[in-house]
Amino acid sequence: MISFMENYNSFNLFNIVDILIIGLLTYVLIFYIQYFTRNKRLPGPIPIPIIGNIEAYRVDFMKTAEKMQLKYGDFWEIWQGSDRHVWISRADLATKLLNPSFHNNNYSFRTAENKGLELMGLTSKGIIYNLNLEGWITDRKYINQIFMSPKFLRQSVQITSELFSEMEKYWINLGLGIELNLANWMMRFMTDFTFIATTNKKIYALLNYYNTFPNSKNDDDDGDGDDEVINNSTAILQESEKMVKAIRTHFMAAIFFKDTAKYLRILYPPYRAKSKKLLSEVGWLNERVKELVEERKKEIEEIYKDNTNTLSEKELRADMLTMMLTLNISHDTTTTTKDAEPMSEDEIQEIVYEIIGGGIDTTSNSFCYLIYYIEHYPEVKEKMMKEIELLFGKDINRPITYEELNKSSYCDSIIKEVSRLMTTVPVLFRINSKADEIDGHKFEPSTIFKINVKEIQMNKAHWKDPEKFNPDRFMGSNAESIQRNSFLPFGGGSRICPGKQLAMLQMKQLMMLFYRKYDVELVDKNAPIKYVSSVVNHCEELMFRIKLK
Ligand code: HEM
Repeated sequence: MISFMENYNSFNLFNIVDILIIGLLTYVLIFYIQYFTRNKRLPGPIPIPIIGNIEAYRVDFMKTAEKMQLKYGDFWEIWQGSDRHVWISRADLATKLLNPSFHNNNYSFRTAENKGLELMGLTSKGIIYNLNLEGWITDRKYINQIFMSPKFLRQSVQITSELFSEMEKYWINLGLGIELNLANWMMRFMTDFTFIATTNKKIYALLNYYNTFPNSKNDDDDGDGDDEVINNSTAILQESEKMVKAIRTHFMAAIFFKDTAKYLRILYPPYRAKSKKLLSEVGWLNERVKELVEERKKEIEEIYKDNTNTLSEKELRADMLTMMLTLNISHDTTTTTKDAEPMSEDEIQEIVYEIIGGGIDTTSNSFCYLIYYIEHYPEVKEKMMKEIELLFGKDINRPITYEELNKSSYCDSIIKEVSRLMTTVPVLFRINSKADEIDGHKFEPSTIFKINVKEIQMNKAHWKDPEKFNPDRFMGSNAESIQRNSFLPFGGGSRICPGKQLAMLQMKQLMMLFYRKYDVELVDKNAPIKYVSSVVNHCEELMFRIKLK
């Protein structure tokens, strides 16, 4: 009896192993037959079944893209597990993906359904990852209206001026001529700016950073009310610093949850601990932003109580939160929106995060690259100085107006040329909702497309002498010959960056504020730009010093 059981068990075991091996071999065979017999196969490394291509898992994915581009050209594919990633580095191949239409667009989304983003509640509201098309369209229209409203843009110009004065004050206190890291200052500057522009609240990011210098002195006597905070309330400053860090965490958390498989988040202890920590920090921020939204709502309602019905332009600032909330309480709006449906506070809260997160890193890094290039091209700098002098003459302190900023064309062209050569966002993400065909290649629904902005903007098919730094290519009639979708620093199509106009305006203003008053000098002109390439090219350090002209 025992020997019968043994035989039976070993026979069964043999069968199971056998079946598994046969099954696996069949899977591998079918996988490669399908792979090699695909009609018009895209070039790319041959994937391993189930795993895909090892290179696709590199954190520094732009390095992989660079290597693959050299080997396979402008249109190639790589596999991550069973996900097909298609990289595009030529403008004409990206036409369908950059369709500007809100409706009838097969490429409206950046990601397919994603459990991690769902867990963070990001796929059903907001702008960046929202998978509810109608909801996204409504939000995008609001955002576009607010960001294009001259009232909002004028107020942004004013906030930029005020914050620049504050930053100058700190530099003067620290001693002009000392070495400063522009990357850190600009990150803080943009955090303060974005917070005020979106919520009308000050977060003291610059002040907190200034306080980290050993020789900082807090003698704020300029009557702006900050002295009270500076002198009396370490608690406010600590809270605001926590907020600055939590905003960064929110974005890192979104990327972590988007890219980390659910089973790893649950079963792998370091990732499980990380998920828990990130969710708790994001939860804290959620509460703070919720309070902020409620606080501003109450303030606005108070203003309404004292007035009959309509808002006086003078009484409400044109910050984004106010604009969205005034829409919510069904009075006249400060935007041009007609027949708008009120937005839920949850929705508003998410948009506030996304705008804060979307504007800080991008603009601060772009500005660092701008200064780097200007300082390396004296002939361009000279031409820029002429334009600035023409606008302001010797009057280096008077406020810069929105209208003046719109007049300067050479400064505009410098920003564009820098963002062509050193794009801050190197790749755009899209997925197709329905099966499609591009250049004769067929794509299943939910194929992941990556538009390689860095390569498109350096592609000889679109640009003459692409390596050359030449802002004149964007001047006057030269600009007319720029091929559609070959210049994408702010992305394109229906998903184009809503902050484009604001960012351009602000970078121009900062260039003028810097250069009309100060001589700017890089500490080590021979050093290459120190940056880390990821979803955003992050400038790590740009040491500079300034002195009064
Ligand atoms: C130099 C500064 C900036 C650069 C280079 C930049 C670049 C980009 C890029 C490349 C995209 C993706 C577009 C696409 O997928 O086609 C994007 C999206 C976005 N940006 Fe910006 N941006 C900048 C400033 C800003 C500012 C100042 C804000 C807001 C205050 C902002 C808010 C957003 C938002 C909310 C999105 C998502 C739009 C959507 O998915 O519908 N950005 N940006």
